[in-house]
Order: sequence, then C-alpha cells, then structure tokens
Amino acid sequence: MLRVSKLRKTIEHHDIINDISFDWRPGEIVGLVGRNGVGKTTLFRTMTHQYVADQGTVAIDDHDLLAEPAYQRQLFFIDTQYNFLANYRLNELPDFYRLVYRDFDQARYRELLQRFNLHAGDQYRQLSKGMRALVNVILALTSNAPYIILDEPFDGLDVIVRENISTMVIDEVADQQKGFLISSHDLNELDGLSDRVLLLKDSRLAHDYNLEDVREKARKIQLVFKDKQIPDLLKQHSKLIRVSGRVLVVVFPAYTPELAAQLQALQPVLMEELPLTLEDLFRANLSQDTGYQMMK
Ligand SMILES: Nc1ncnc2c1ncn2[C@@H]1O[C@H](COP(=O)(O)OP(=O)(O)OP(=O)(O)O)[C@@H](O)[C@H]1O
Repeated sequence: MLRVSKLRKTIEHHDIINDISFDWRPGEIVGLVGRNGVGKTTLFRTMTHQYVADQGTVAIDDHDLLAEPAYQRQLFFIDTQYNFLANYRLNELPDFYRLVYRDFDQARYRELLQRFNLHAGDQYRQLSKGMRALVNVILALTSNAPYIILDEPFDGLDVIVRENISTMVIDEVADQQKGFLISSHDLNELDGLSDRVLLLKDSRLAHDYNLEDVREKARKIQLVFKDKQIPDLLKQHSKLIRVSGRVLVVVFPAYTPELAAQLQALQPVLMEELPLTLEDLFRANLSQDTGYQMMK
C-alpha cells in the first residue's frame, strides 16, 4: 500500500497543497479531481520528490520513499510539463527508463508502439498530442512500476485515443493489480474508470469518495408535476441538476424507500429514473456550488 501522510508544499509562502493524507492500494484506480491550478501536479511532484515537501511523508509498504529511495522505483510519474523526452526518438526512451525502472519491459514497449502505429524512429516532440499521451501511458505500463500516476492523461484527446488509454489502464489493473492515480479537471473522463475519487479544493483534500457507496445511495430522477411549484420534499432532499420546461432532473444523494413513497404520494405526471453520471454525483454531494469544472 502507498500511504501519503500530511503532505504539504509551500511555494513562495503560499500553501499549494496542505495536510494531504490518503492510502492507495494495488489494484485501485483513484481519481484526483480539482479545478485548474488547485495543485494536482504539485501533489504529484511532491509525492515523487521532484519538489521537496515542507512537511509529510510518502511511504510504500511502510518504507519512506525519501529515506529509502530504492522504493521510489515502485512509483511512476512523467511530468508532462517539464520532461526531458522531447528530443529523443521513441526507441531511445527505454535507455533512460531502464536506469531507474530496472524491470522495464522493452519487448512489450516495442510491441505496444507497434500496436498503436507509433514509429520507433520518430522523435517524441514531433508526435501529435494524442500520440504523446499514448507514449506516456505505454512508458508507464512497461516501467513495471506497481503504482502509476497519470497527470491529465486524457486532456485534449479524441474519443478513440481516450478509449485506448482507458482500456489499457483497466486491463493492467485486472491482469496485474497495478494501482493508478489519475488526475483530471473533467469528471466525465473518470466516469467508469475510477473506484474512488479524491477531491482537491483550497489546497486540501476536501473529500475521499468511494464511488460504489455513493452510487448505491444516490438516484437521479426525472420528474414532471402538475403545477409549477417545486415540492418542498425535493428542496429538502435533492439537488436540482436540470430544468427544461416542466421537466425537472434531480439527484437524491440518499434515496430511501420512504422518500420514494413520499414522491409517489405527490402524484407526479412523470417519474423516471435516469442513469447517474459521476458529474451528477458530485453536484449532489457538494453542498455548495464550487464553480467546479463539472458545471461546464
Ligand atoms: N514552480 C512553481 N513556481 C511558482 N508557482 C507554482 C509552481 N508550481 C506550481 N505553482 C502554483 O501552484 C498552483 C498549483 O499548480 P498545479 O500545476 O499544481 O495545479 P493543477 O491542479 O495541476 O492545475 P491544472 O489542472 O491546470 O494542470 C498554481 O497556482 C501554480 O501557479
């Protein structure tokens, strides 16, 4: 298990991240969400010791990564903003990664490049954004590190490349019990991928959601009532997601048989359950509008 304890990073006297603690287990896909500039990349850089933490520790199976650097090999992160890959050809990249990740699987690296029609002789910087994203994920998988951080891996990618990346991540978790920590400022990208989502807000971890629990309790319902008045029952127990004419779409974060009976008693003209998205869940669970990306 990888444990982050009370991690803090201050830059120019500002807390960028503060008091961040969470556990991350093999086989878990953890989403990290938060608005642009909230500190997601800073958290990753601090976890991998590219930034010196002002406070706190990161440990794998109780081995502090700072005190026992050999354990850092178990944690993979490519800094997509400042990386040294740009001037190298794809077939040269394994030479670097092998130095750190001793179990780097070169044969699989070549095989995956071929599978995605990436040419080993091409320079990294000549690749399109989507191709670079794929190469980053391929490097992450073939490093054979059990804990993999992907920073905004879907940003700006078309749906096919996104699906390719999601499938690779899911296969890797299923086959090898690797752990992924995936950041995104867009919740839709994590839908169906993460079991758990950490929400970073105001430099702290505001929530640690177990999505299965949240989904089990919540319901999204489309309703139409005879008159235009919104019933108090809805105001008390649900979040309004959308209104279009007389059609209300609401999410009940904690739906119970009693609530269902009370709703029926209001005799709606239409009452229909809709599939819940991750975005709905977050809207319903955040008591105040955070202005968060999900509102786009
Ligand atoms: N080296 C640095 N020097 C100065 N400020 C920094 C540095 N690194 C990060 N910051 C500041 O810390 C804040 C968090 O940045 P960070 O890149 O971690 O956010 P993020 O959540 O990854 O954002 P995005 O979703 O836009 O990628 C920003 O205000 C940024 O300007």
